[in-house]
Amino acid sequence: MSSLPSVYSRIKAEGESRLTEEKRAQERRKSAVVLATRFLLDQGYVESAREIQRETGVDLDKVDAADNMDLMHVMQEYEEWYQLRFDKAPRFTRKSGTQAATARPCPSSASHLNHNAGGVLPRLAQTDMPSHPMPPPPPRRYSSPGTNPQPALSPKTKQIAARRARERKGSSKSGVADAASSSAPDEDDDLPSVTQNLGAGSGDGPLLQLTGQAVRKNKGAGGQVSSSAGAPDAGSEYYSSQLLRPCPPVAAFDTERQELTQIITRDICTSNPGVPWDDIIGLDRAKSLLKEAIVMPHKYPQFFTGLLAPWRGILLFGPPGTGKTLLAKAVATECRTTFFNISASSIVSKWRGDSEKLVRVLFELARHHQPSTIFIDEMDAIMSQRGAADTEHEGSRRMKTELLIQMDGLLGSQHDGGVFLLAASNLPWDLDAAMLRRFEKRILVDLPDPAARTSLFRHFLPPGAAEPLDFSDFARRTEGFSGSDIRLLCKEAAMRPLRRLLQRLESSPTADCAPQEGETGGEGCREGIPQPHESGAADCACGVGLEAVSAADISAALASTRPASHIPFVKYQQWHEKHGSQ
Ligand SMILES: Nc1ncnc2c1ncn2[C@@H]1O[C@H](COP(=O)(O)OP(=O)(O)OP(=O)(O)O)[C@@H](O)[C@H]1O
Repeated sequence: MSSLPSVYSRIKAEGESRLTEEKRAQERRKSAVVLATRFLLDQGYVESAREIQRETGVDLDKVDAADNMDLMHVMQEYEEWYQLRFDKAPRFTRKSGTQAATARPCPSSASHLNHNAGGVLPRLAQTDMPSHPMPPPPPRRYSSPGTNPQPALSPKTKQIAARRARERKGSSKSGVADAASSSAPDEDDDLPSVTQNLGAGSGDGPLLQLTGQAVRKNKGAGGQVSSSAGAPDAGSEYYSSQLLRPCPPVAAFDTERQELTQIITRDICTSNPGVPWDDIIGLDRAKSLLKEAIVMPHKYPQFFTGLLAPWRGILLFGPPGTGKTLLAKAVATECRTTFFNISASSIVSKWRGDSEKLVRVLFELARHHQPSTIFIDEMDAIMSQRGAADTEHEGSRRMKTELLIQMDGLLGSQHDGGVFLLAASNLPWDLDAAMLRRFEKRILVDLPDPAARTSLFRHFLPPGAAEPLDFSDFARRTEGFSGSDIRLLCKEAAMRPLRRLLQRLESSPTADCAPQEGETGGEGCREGIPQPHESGAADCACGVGLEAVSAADISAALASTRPASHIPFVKYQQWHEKHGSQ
């Protein structure tokens, strides 16, 4: 039986350790608020940051995230530890609305903050919030993260983690060390200082002495972040989770600038255009150059430096309907950069006389949201050759000059490394020579060759033909057709069975022959081309049903369809030989 004093000291020790744990829990929560607020401010969510400060009483003028610490760092550290520990990446978020999500209590903000084993979270002294605009965030130094890994690691993991901790400590910068050493107990020395005191005499509040302890307890494995990450994101997932940063603040009196910013922000693609590279038939060279210029530098930035810096400007030129816009959509689908889809004619028509401001704001926003891709369709409409001073509108000259200046910025500055200009034109010979020089690659988007035309027929014609179709014969008969022409031809061919069906329906005396739901199209309908029934046969006793497209339908469509472009292709070839990239 233990003596009374030893029982007392055990109880006392337990009580102290519980108090310490509670204090740490409080500090952790406050640190989370500071890190989150700092993160929001750094990202430009000024209003949200201000609201959090108002609600929690946290004042970043008094206590801020430590120099080497931010939310991204904490998460990255956690990810690395988790990967090391469980050999898979943690998942930080999950779809809400599932049973699991609704089962979890979702407290109101106040009760959530107060819900802890240690009782109520003391509010910090409320100070006046800074008036708009918020002061710019101080420059951050991201030096050594210095997070202590969790307990319960395997010996091997412990070794690796210890080595990493030593390495970090060696490269640790003074900011953290100072903040930690002034207030931390010994045992916390190698734990991260998440927040730091700011200003003289501010070190007396509980929050202002925070040190370490960001991830003291190993709850990770069983916590909400325990499921493994799935396969790498597909382009569509990128769009579904794309978070546009708020635009840079514009002075309240500058309404014109606000309007311009709004106009351009509307042209940012935030939904997935849904065009994978494989949906583009042929055009292999254009595809590989675009991947090389936009997709790969984003994926493997370490290789695209110095002389190998990515291309900054590419011009796609060629006859109408050959897939230039489609290529841009594929870039937007796959590239994971912020994609600005700008129609040149809209710039010119809306802002005639003032378009240079729009151009300036466009590039500013692209830099703000970088990595980004600006796609300008109908480039010739905006950047035709500059005329003499007396024949050309002054506003138009100013806008062209601005675009040239901005292009120079892309080509010359490291700062703009994340902005890429993609332009398309049907009339490259009309483009201003100075602009042309600034496109590092000028790619001919060719008319499809016979093999590509065969594939286009296969791609567009609905499946389930009643007879075998000789696609290569159709390809032979469509020399000079663009992808768009072939699509229209296929649509015309597919319309013919539909017309026959409608004719029968209209002339039928009985009501029994009303078309069934889904007869003219439905799920398998491709780009507005009606689908036949799978059997290709009539659907009801009186012969009402959509027949399959036959060779005769295609021949008839061929007889009534002509290529849309009136510009001889040889003109593009000649221009390509003179100015195009080989
Ligand atoms: N290579 C291709 N592969 C698949 N579809 C194509 C191809 N080329 C054209 N098309 C079809 O033609 C349509 C029009 O193509 P797109 O708008 O990309 O042409 P464009 O070259 O941008 O024309 P314009 O110069 O007139 O703007 C596409 O939506 C697509 O259905």
